[in-house]
Amino acid sequence: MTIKIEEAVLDDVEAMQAADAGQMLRAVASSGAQVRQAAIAAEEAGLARLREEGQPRAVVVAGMGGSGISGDVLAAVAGIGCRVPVVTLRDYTLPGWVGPMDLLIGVSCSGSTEETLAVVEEAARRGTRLVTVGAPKSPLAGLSEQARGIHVPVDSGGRLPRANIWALSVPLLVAAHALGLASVPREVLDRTADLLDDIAQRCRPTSEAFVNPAKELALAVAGSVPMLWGSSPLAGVAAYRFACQLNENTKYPAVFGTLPEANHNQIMAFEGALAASSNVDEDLFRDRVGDEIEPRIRLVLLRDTVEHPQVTRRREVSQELAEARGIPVSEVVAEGAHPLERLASLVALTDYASVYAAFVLGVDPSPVASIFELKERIAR
Ligand SMILES: O=P(O)(O)OC[C@H]1O[C@@H](O)[C@@H](O)[C@@H](O)[C@@H]1O
Repeated sequence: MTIKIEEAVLDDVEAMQAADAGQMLRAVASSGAQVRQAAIAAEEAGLARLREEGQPRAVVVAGMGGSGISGDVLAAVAGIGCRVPVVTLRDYTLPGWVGPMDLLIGVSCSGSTEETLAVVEEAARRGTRLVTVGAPKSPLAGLSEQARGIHVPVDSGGRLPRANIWALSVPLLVAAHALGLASVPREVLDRTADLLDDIAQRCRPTSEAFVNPAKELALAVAGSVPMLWGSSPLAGVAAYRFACQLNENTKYPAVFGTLPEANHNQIMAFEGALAASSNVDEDLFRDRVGDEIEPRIRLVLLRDTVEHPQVTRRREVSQELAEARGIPVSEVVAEGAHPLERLASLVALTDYASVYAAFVLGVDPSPVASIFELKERIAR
């Protein structure tokens, strides 16, 4: 199998704009503005009120796809030191242990995703404390109102759910700050918004591939089998996000993992059939599988600046092992000091890379026809 790579499109801004019918580039550029607007929306919705009832026993974030990732963002920013478990639920069913002592945050950009609505309904029946984040006047907003929850309305600005990651995640961070579960004061949100703007400037379409880290990563990933590894739990969230963005924006498969766990399983792919210099007998492989063995693995390391010392060694040795087996390695290093800045910096660059990779492979990043077809067919 050979994949057609249209490298030149990245040097031609007009061609990119033509390929970007759904304006995904404009949507990813809005990240900084999303943080600022969501900080205001969260404040206006009265999330500070959460403080009155004290800390919950656990926080459960219910959401799917580009909305569900907000739960992972919250867990990453609250960090390993958080005294309360933060769980992301991507399903129809609320676990049996969730009850009135817990806080359920239902997140849905459209406010009408069936899995999320089912969980919010069940939580309301159990008397769980409720916050919802999503479209105003939506079924989700209605459920929240009935159950006397706090609804944070999200102005999607016409953007798709996955292009609203900060509009959807920031209200959760504001809630966690109010509850004393994470430290995300306004200064941190402002600093993060500035960093996102700065990265958008560096990754902008008019900045050419040789100085544009997102275009460089897109060219590296397109045509390979990307294995995306985060070097901390926080960077693991960015690896998962990058994989999802490659799936939805680039219509492309990706493998994601987090160190140290990926060293206990995924690393074995370095010596398999999709590695450049594998132990596999290529004649035998061709006999059985057919054509030439392409594409090949590329390892993408998403590096956090705060790593367990043993994970630093694991990352370095993983890179050496990969390169010794002819597997190319790309690296993205987190920026900023606060966990939110570090995570946002990784997400911003890789979001751009997924969009550029779509152009390189000749696809429009916005439409997700198969997702819609599936939803339609199960609704009948
Ligand atoms: O964010 P809501 O509207 O709940 O949608 C949840 C998810 O639905 C999926 O089918 C996709 O469209 C995702 O991009 C989206 O994030």
